Amino acid sequence: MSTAVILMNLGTPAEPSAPAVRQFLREFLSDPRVVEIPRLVWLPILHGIILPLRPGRIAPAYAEIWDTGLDGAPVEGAPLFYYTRRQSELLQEQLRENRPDIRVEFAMTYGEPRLADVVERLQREGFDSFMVFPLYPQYSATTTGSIYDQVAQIYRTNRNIPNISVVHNYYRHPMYVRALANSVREHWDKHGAAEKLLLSFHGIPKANVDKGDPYYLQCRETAEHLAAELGLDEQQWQLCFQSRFGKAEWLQPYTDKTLEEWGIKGVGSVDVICPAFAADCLETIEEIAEENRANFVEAGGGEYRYIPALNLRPDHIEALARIVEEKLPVPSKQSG
Ligand SMILES: C=CC1=C(C)c2cc3[nH]c(cc4nc(cc5[nH]c(cc1n2)c(C)c5CCC(=O)O)C(CCC(=O)O)=C4C)c(C)c3C=C
Ligand SMILES: [Fe+2]
Ligand SMILES: [Fe+2]
Repeated sequence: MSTAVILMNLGTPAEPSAPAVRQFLREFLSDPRVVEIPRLVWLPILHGIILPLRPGRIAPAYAEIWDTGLDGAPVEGAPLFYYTRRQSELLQEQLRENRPDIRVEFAMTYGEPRLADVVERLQREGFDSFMVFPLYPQYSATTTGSIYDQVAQIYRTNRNIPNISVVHNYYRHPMYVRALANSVREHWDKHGAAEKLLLSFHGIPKANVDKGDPYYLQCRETAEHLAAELGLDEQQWQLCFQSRFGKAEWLQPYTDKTLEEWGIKGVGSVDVICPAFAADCLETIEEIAEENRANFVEAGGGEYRYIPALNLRPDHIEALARIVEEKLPVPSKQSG
């Protein structure tokens, strides 16, 4: 049996131009897992308002992070794509000692490389067992759920159905939480600890959680484990949700409102971390490290510091390797 691990993340435009952003948003926002509004209502909004207008507004933001990443970090192309590719290469190296039998590849939910194409290519090479590893520590139907749909689609269309497992979540894996804690402590060693630590997770509509999406509970548990590991008391940290999209209520408290309130109250310093993002991307570099800094500082807040995503940290790659090793038993010598 030949096994491959396929790391997955959301995807990102192929280039920082309005047409490429439009193509990406069309595919992403057409997915009924992402936007649950009835198609008859949603598709006219998507095609009549969002796709004509949003790409022109968002493409310059992508241009800002292209080839540069956080604080001018050298990345190639889109940060999300670069980090996911490098994570797969580093995970392959990390597994070399204990699991040299495993091949590591990567795919994107929207755009390329597509999961179905990667699986087909590897099947042609003789792989018959796959572990799809969404780099979403907290499960949500809007993210991980779409990946399950793609796996189901592979089952539906394949005659020689391969053995595929999916990592459902890793929101309280001790090595993931420890890597987050290490990154905060290293940040504190360099800059000193701020008055408050804001744990900002990507939001989803509140209605999704009311209907049973476990994302909120998993975010809260990650946050509580991290705060405990750091020895913080309740006054020192806050869970909140970013990237609200559209008019409906999303999970609260909102990151931008919280920072504005803290600025008005005159909070002297804040550290911000985004534990739901395995890689820095538009949502962290532009929205958190830039836009929300302005929300806080312009409202009267003091120092604002963003703690980078786990990206290529060795303790992050070690955590991913451990999750793979725990979920994929070593094949016995007898079985062919
Ligand atoms: C419209 C609804 C959206 C939901 C629900 C949503 C959930 C969600 N997203 C991530 C992680 C990422 N989101 C990214 C970009 C992005 N997200 C939305 C909308 C929703 N996300 C949009 C419209 C965009 C595109 C950018 C924009 O137009 O604002 C990205 C990629 C960023 C990049 O660098 O390209 C990530 C990663 C999570 C974890 C999540 C729910 C848990
Ligand atoms: Fe998103
Ligand atoms: Fe955003």
